[in-house]
Amino acid sequence: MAFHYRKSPIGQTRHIGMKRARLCRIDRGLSEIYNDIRLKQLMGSQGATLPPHVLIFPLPIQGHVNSMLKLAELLCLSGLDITFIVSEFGHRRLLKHTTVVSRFERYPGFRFQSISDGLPDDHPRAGERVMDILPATKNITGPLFKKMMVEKNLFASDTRRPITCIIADGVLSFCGDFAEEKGIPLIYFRTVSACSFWACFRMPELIEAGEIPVKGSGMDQIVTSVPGMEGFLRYRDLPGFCRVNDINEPKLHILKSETRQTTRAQAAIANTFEDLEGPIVSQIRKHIPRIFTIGPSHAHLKSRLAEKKDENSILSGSFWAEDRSCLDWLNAQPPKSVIYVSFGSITVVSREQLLEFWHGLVNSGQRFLWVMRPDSIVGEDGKNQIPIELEEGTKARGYMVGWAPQEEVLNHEAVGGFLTHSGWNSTLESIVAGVPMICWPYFADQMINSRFVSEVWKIGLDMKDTCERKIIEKVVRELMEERKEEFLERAENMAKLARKAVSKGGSSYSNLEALIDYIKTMII
Ligand SMILES: O=c1ccn([C@@H]2O[C@H](COP(=O)(O)OP(=O)(O)O[C@H]3O[C@H](CO)[C@@H](O)[C@H](O)[C@H]3O)[C@@H](O)[C@H]2O)c(=O)[nH]1
Ligand SMILES: C[C@H]1CC[C@@H]2C(C(=O)O)=CO[C@@H](O)[C@@H]21
Repeated sequence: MAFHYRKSPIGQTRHIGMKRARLCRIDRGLSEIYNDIRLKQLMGSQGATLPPHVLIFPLPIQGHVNSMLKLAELLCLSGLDITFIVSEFGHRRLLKHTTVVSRFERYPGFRFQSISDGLPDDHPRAGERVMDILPATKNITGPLFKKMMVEKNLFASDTRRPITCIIADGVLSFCGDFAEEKGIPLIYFRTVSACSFWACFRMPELIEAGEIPVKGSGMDQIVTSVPGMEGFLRYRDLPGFCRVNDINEPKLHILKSETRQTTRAQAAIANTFEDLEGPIVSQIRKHIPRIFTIGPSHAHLKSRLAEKKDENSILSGSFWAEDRSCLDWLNAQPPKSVIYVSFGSITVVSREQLLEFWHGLVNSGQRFLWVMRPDSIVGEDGKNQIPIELEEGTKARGYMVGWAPQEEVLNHEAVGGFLTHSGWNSTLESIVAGVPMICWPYFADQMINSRFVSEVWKIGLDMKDTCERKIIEKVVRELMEERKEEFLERAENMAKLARKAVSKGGSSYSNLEALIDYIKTMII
């Protein structure tokens, strides 16, 4: 099913496909400016100046959709036509909980296109079972995608070129197969950190050297097969996919081959910036010479919108309803006094782990704002009593929500620390906001991100592989009291570098221009 939300070149509203579920206020002025850009393109000499038409296809889970949506809007701002593929599941969530549909209406060249993610509606898409999404997309979405592209003539129309370039998630190799088959230029966007991508890229060498499978004992041994990380990368810091007992474990091999196949693309995009991960990106460049570091994508979008005097700076692609009441609660707290706690969209915790965190936070004596996703507690039968001291401690100094407007929360002056699962978006959002982190990685890239936060950038503490109230209390006190100034100073310095990267003349800013120029050269 196609969803067309656009204006025609002559300015009349056209609505094709399913009826709009929610229409929110849009900024008429800006919408007209973006329409003008489009009109000029269409009226160009001999009508030959239709813009490139880029298909963007993220792995259909929250963290991937978020950063790809930011990229989509960045490309829209430059007048490119975009078809954005979203899962039916994700599209329903976006319609229900966000204003993205109306937000993108001002870009006449933008369209959503939904497709099945291959999983049943009642699949949790969280915890360990989130890994099901890789075979599901490969075996079910892949063939559907191919059929759709052929039937829809690569989304060509009277006002749009057929797709001129595919920007696919780096773990969707079926997009690469299709692009190769049809001779369509391909760019991969792996939405994780460069350090995680690079460690995954080295999986064959890690296996060859006997450093994978990671053994149960000796998790603190130093890994030697990842150039640029010698000396500080331990077995326990390798991406979670490497933590296998059996060398034949499917997740290891899926991630190994998905990562290696990215070299067949004409280029790659990374959501990072040179001052953060330059040395690691240099290692990747030896294999993928044309890699555009354009991140942090959320801050980059904000910076470009500000240039256009567009106030609408935060683009939310939330799959859950944001509870904004936490901002009122934050307004009543002293500066830098609150630790924000959130473990992203996939992490699940047992009741035991939940209680350890809860006791640790309450006993630390710090104020806390805690995101407890409705589906994040496993083995919870709803009848368990919460100990009275936790209830009282929370009433006195805490606030809980099911989902928060995270970018706004992290930028709130009351927030002084972030207890995070180290998902890459959360890490970048914290870096840009200058908020030091306590890392409790759950799986995947989070294991290595947390090592870089604590050992390389020194903007936080890593408590991976532990979950005890005493340790939680200790690290919260350390970050929020004992070493507060030290961490804040380093975090603020890193924030300045991030903001510089996405401002005019900065590395990510220039790389985005280069990426757009490159996409323009790809027109076939
Ligand atoms: O209450 C909340 C909690 C989160 N978020 C947003 O949700 C996103 C979460 O993304 P991320 O921090 O990257 O975590 P995950 O949702 O777990 O993302 C998955 O995708 C990421 C990008 O590939 C990976 O780095 C992670 O390991 C993987 O779990 C961020 O943009 C947050 O701002 C909210 O808006 N409100
Ligand atoms: C479900 C996970 C499979 C791959 C993705 C990933 C990556 O390295 O690209 C990391 O964690 C999750 O976001 C995805």
